Amino acid sequence: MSKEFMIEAKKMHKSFGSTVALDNVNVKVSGGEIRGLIGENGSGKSTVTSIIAGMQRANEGEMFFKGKPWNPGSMIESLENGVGMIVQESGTVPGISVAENIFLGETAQFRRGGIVSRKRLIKAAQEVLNSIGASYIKAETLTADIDMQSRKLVEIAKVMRKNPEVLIVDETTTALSQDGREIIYKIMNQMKAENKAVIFISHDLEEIMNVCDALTVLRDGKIIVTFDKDEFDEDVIKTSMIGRELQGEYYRSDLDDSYDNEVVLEIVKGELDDQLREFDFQLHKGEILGVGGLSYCGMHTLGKVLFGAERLNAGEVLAHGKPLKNEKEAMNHGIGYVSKDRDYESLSLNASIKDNISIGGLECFATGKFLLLSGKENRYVDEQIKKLSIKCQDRNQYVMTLSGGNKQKVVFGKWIGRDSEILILDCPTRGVDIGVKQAMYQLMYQMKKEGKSIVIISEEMTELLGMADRILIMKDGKKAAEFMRSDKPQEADIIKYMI
Ligand SMILES: Nc1ncnc2c1ncn2[C@@H]1O[C@H](COP(=O)(O)OP(=O)(O)OP(=O)(O)O)[C@@H](O)[C@H]1O
Repeated sequence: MSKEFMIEAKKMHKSFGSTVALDNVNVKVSGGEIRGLIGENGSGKSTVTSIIAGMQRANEGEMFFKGKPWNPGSMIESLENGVGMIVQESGTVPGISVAENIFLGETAQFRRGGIVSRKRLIKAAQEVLNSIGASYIKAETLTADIDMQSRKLVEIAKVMRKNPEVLIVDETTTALSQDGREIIYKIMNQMKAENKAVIFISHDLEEIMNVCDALTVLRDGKIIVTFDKDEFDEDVIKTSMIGRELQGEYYRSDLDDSYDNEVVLEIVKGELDDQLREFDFQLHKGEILGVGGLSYCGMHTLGKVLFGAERLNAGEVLAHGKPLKNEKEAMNHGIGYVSKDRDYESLSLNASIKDNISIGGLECFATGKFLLLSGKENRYVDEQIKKLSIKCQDRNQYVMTLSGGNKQKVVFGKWIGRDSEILILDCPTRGVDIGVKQAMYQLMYQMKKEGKSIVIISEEMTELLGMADRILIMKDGKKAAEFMRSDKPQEADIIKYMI
């Protein structure tokens, strides 16, 4: 008798117009297994998992769940029958409470006399949040008022409430700080212990190698190889992902943390609720300044304040010594900003790659006030597409239809192409594959050498250690510690100041 797998997909094929997203893909995942999926941006990971979870259908192929034919017509149907997925993009509705999101479409069970008992709904939702270790999120809060990490945890609570037998986690952990990641790892390990199955997608090679029992590599919609844990080898995995050896430096290798004395961006005695307190900040010409910390330390708010997207309650932001009040002024000062929350804050999903990228560089191809030189605009956009290897049909493709990592490249391209003097990058490499990450790091280093200034806010300590001249650690809205590159700080030295 053949082995019964928890999930089995056979000869899967999926095309979008001329793009072949999946080509004869076969995947088998057993109970008690955490299976990793890895591959370059656009290689087909989300497509295969979203078909398994009922978000879309394949053009060809068949699937089995515990040996029985599996063909869910929607994500709800899939979850009801035992297969849940945490999607890469936002999966919550912002305009309703956390509790309503957790029980979306199922609030009728809290009805009494025709009216939903808000008290009972909130109590039940809070219990779900507590059970996954996210008790700090209050079920009555409006979802739009919580940050991205918390929204992801709400999605996890929503799925885990249904006690799935197969859990798919699509590039979720890079949106989370270490404490948020621990919650997911705990759930995954618990499922494994209960003989359930997990499919885990991440571009963080170290993480995926630590967490998974086996790793399947996809390239251009095809399965290249599956490695068992005892075969994991970082270089071999990288090579199989990109089809060649990754050449050159990944992070910069020098220890030279020198930069100009000139201060280009500054906060003087900044106060903003509990996010920035007595906060003094200086960014210098030619400096890469890394900012790290745990959730709610204030670092993401700092990024918004530096771009004029949030106003301080007290104190001031100065760009080149002049007060900076809003985003327009920031752009006039040559400041670019990549938000952590790309879908909400950085992209127009219903517009083309061209529209999204060219808006950052309008002045490069506008004559007078209104006239745009379309040939110049097209060349400008194509240059960014090429520089960042954005996988797309052409510049007119809607951003909504790009893979997650390719969306992130569009955001990056918007500001890089503009030749910004100052870049504020909040988790800029989130969801981006290793080849493009390397290209982004090289671009950042090049910018520093040209005298430009970069603030890189990141949950990834290795990224800060790898790229920054100076690392600033934040805790409770305050500066907790500062480290210089030339002192060769170690991860453990830094982490103790975050906690
Ligand atoms: N709705 C769609 N319309 C057109 N093309 C699509 C659509 N959905 C996915 N694609 C294309 O299918 C290919 C595979 O995308 P998919 O999202 O599966 O990649 P991925 O491996 O998950 O990438 P990432 O690491 O960036 O998340 C990409 O070229 C993508 O642009």
